[in-house]
Amino acid sequence: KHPQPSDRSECLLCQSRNALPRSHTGDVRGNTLIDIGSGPTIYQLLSACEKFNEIIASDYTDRNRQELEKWLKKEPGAFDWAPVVKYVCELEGQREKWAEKEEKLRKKVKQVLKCDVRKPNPLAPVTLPLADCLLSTLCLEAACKDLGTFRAAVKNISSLLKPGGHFVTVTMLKETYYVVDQHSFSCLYLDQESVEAAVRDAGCVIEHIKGAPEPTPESISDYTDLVSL
Ligand SMILES: C[S@@+](CC[C@H](N)C(=O)[O-])C[C@H]1O[C@@H](n2cnc3c(N)ncnc32)[C@H](O)[C@@H]1O
Repeated sequence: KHPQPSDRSECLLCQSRNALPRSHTGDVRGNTLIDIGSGPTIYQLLSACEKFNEIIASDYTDRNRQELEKWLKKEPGAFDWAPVVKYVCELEGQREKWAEKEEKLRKKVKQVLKCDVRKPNPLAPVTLPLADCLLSTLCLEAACKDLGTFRAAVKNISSLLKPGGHFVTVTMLKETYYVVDQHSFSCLYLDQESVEAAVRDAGCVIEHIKGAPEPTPESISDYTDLVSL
């Protein structure tokens, strides 16, 4: 269902359009998905694994890639994602299938690669066939120190995508830092216009933009908004 305009999850672009693009209906699917800057997390792949046959995860740091591998290989000390997996399964209407989803995701993640979004081929020296979908959540604003680097990084990662493929991204707006386990990480301050311009300049057509709820008082960063495209 297309959300009502009063809903904060509305598409900020096309309230008046009649024909909904595939991304509005959640029907973004295909053979391969590349996740850029996966970090040590899998939450962003839980719904994607129902729609793609092969997933490539990637990150800049060895520690994050090792942590991800630990979960994929069920090694001792791996983070327990079960509560998150159960929550996502509940949203998808199948809470009881959470263990199956974990196994499905483990099978579908084929590689965890080194990645640097500042390089023209972010996955160099690996060259992959162009992907049907590119996903990047909360990565570019952490990886890029200035707007020029951010704009170049959007172009760099878009080069991994097939013409007509989908680029799905979630970006914190107006954030200058975030905190993980008492360590503070700096972040590039971005407004929505700059994010949209960078995505368009990389050759993408924006089909869907969604805002997110206001940050809570206990938030672990100073962001004021979040946008997914
Ligand atoms: C805030 S975390 C986001 C992780 C995950 N995608 C998520 O949604 O929680 C930012 C990630 O960007 C990665 N990163 C930092 N610099 C990078 C770069 N130059 N290229 C690729 N990834 C980078 C970090 O290692 C970290 O895992």
